[in-house]
Amino acid sequence: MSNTIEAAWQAVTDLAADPAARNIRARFTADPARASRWTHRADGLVLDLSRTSLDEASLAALLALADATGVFARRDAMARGEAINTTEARAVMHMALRAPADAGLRAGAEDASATVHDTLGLMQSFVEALHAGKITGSTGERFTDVLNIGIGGSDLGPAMAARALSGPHDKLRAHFLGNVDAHAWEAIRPNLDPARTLVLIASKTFTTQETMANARLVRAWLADALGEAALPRHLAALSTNLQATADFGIAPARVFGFRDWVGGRFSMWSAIGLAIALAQGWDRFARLLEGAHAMDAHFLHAPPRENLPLLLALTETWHVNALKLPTRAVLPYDERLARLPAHLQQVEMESLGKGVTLSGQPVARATGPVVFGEAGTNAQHSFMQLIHQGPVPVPVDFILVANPDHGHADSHRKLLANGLAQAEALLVGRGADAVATEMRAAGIAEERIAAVLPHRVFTGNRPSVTILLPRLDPFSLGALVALYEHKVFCLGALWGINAFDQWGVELGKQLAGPILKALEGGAPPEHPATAAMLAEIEALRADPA
Ligand SMILES: O=P(O)(O)OC[C@H]1O[C@H](O)[C@H](O)[C@@H](O)[C@@H]1O
Repeated sequence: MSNTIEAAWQAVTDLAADPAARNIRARFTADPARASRWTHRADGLVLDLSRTSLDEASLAALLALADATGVFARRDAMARGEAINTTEARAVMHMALRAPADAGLRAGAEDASATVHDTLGLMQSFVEALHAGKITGSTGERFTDVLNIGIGGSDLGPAMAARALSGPHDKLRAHFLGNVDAHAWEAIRPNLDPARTLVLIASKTFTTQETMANARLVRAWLADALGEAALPRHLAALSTNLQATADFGIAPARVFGFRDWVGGRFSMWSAIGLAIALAQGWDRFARLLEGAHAMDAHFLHAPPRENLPLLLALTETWHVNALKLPTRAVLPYDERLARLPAHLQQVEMESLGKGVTLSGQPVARATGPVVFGEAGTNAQHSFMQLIHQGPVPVPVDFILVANPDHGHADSHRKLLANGLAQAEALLVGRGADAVATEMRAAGIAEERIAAVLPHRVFTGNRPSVTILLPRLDPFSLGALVALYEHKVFCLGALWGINAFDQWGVELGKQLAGPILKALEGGAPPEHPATAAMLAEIEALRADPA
């Protein structure tokens, strides 16, 4: 790593040595206009960074770090279609998926914009013909349900978005089958009528074990109910692997493709998003893409100090590397965003969970934090205890939505009040004096107060950022997800790692092969721990006879 970069890191971490770097309350005392000064806007989204300990000095040091590590130069290389995913020798062009047809974006030698819009055209025709009843099931009945079979990036993004945008306007019911655990299929199956179900097999590689196993299960279910001849009317594939989709028996006209320059976790905007378009209608899917494109334009053109993805990434760097906080919670105060934490877990942890730099050297500092989350207010009644009083602060992303899509104004006020209160409680805390006064006022004996007081104190000064959406509509959701995608890009550049490969998922897949053979009656597994547990499993398995 160059001396300039090391010096920039040193400048950031030096600032964190000052106890003031942990005193968020003092930042508000020092600057009465802090709330507005640290609030930024783009594409209808509001990003409030005021409840972190960032100040002018730390922001300046972080911006210098972004400069030294060439974050924007790498961003521009990505936009030019260079093969910045070096370990897989691939371009990273998810921005092309939501750019207009005349954007002229290239992935190496390929006209990426043309490829994308060819597929979008096919998807739109398919979706509109299906909604118009021109494409039906084999019995002539209209489709009422779409089942997306896929896992990881071929499941989480579409499932998250379909749930987030679901409402009375839905054109089809969308179901998502990911886990190879057939309990998942058995839970979905009773809700489906094969004659009215369209099945999408979503897999970038079309080799993923779980997806192919589920695809065979569901194909057999369709064939049993409707006959083999009905299958072409009920199946479609979303994949980069046209040979494998043909081998599976999917007609070429029912294959919606994309390219290897779309990473799985960034693919909900591609053919992988077909379930969203089928459930929501084409116009709403197009608005989702527009929202993401608007955030792309902001990311590409806004100056560093106003660039939301960069600011969010620098905040994370401050928390992870300067303040040494190894986790982060994502709390959407909107039940419809309940699957957002799961989607972000893949986008962030699969991208940033790396131990070596681009040049293959061990990283010098922490990379991606552990991300977890849950919809508020539910989260408040489970893990928030640790976030309020555990010894290691957990930075929180609060995601609030100003306008609900229901008529229950009182419920929405309560939801917002809780989200705002959590952020305030983390910041202001409650000191011993205030707790004692409150307990005395409640008539509690001094002896009892002394015993319980330490347990009731909140240190405060716990960081959070708040992202506010005007409404959870397709445009805002697109912008929100793209904001996180670009934050991840910036962090990859800051840390000098490849955020676009995922070699870490391979070993377990490989080892599952021989273990599966052992479960099928072959030679026992080589490793004694696996062999011993397999023996325990075998002993507990009921004899089917
Ligand atoms: O879309 P597929 O090729 O079936 O891949 C599905 C998922 O599995 C892999 O193991 C990767 O970890 C994910 O990045 C990917 O999204």
